[in-house]
Amino acid sequence: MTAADTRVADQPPVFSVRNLWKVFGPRAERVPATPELAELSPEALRERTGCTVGVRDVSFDVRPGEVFVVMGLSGSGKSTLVRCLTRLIEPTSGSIAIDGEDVCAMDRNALRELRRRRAAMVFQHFGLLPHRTVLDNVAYGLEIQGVPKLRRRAKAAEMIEKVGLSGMEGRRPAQLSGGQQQRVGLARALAADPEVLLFDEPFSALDPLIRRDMQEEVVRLHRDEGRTMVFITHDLAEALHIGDRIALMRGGRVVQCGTPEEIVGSPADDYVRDFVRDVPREQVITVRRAMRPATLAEARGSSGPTVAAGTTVAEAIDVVARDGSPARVLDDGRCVGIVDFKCLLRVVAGLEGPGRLEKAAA
Ligand SMILES: Nc1ncnc2c1ncn2[C@@H]1O[C@H](COP(=O)(O)OP(=O)(O)OP(=O)(O)O)[C@@H](O)[C@H]1O
Repeated sequence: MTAADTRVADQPPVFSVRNLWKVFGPRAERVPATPELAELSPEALRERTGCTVGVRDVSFDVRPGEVFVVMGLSGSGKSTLVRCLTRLIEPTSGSIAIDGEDVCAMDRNALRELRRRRAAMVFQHFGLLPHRTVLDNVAYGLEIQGVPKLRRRAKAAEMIEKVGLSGMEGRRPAQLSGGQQQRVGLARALAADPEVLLFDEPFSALDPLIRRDMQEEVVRLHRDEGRTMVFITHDLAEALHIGDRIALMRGGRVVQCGTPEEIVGSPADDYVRDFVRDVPREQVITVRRAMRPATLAEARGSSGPTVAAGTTVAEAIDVVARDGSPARVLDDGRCVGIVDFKCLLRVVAGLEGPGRLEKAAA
């Protein structure tokens, strides 16, 4: 963890979720309350009670300024979980807080305020109003908040510029590509200036090139504004690309929650290991994990290349290969280790980390 990571981790969470359950079906609340039922397999539970578990005993925090990705295969519970955060779906049990405030205790007005101003959702189907222009679509959220016309139009124009749609203010949604429509949806959500943006698979209907473009847009917005984002996807590459941390779901549970590097480098179980098997490790693992301790002479030396501790192994390979000598790994200007050909190649071969080499040799 870098000093900056520690600072973020120390701040109070934006969302704090504890032991959250969502069970669909008759008398759903008895399922989490009855250990015997809670432990049944999905099939047995359905047979005995007619209930389906969408989210099963999930706990996590979303920290200020991070992109928190909820990832998993179809049916794993992603949408249910994220909809519970603002009670678009009513949780069955457990607790949810936003900035320390109990979401489950909010009345209708507070919930409306929560969804409009504090945690705005960007859906895959962006729900644009077909007869309105781009400008009016973006301004719509502000209109229902009662913001005066001139002010909301100025704000909308600013957001349109931010998402790269300048010049298209007067078009109608039908005159835009899918990617451009998604940008309008994004600008509309941003116009309300919410503390958190919740994205429900926003790019899954887009073709791969436009999808990549939109991912870059999210990364850029996040970098420029530091806005907290919760992002649902079933696409591992997308999760690894944009996520600061990823919660990987299976059967309603979070099976692992961690940075892309933790998920790829230290999978919690065989399911996660299988899930990340084809990921190009060198693009995710950083030199902090790959490095070996520096000798005294190396730590004191000042010759040869250097890389920052957050550099990926792929980038470090480039540096070390060009220079031909090991690189010193620097954190806050201090040498914390060395990466040479051997330790970099061990990552590519999937052998880094304690015991991996021995296991492979066995
Ligand atoms: N209204 C509902 N009634 C009954 N079961 C539901 C309901 N909504 C979702 N489920 C079930 O809850 C589980 C989780 O569904 P959810 O839609 O959250 O998954 P997901 O990971 O978002 O899937 P996808 O990627 O396909 O959207 C599934 O088994 C689903 O069938």
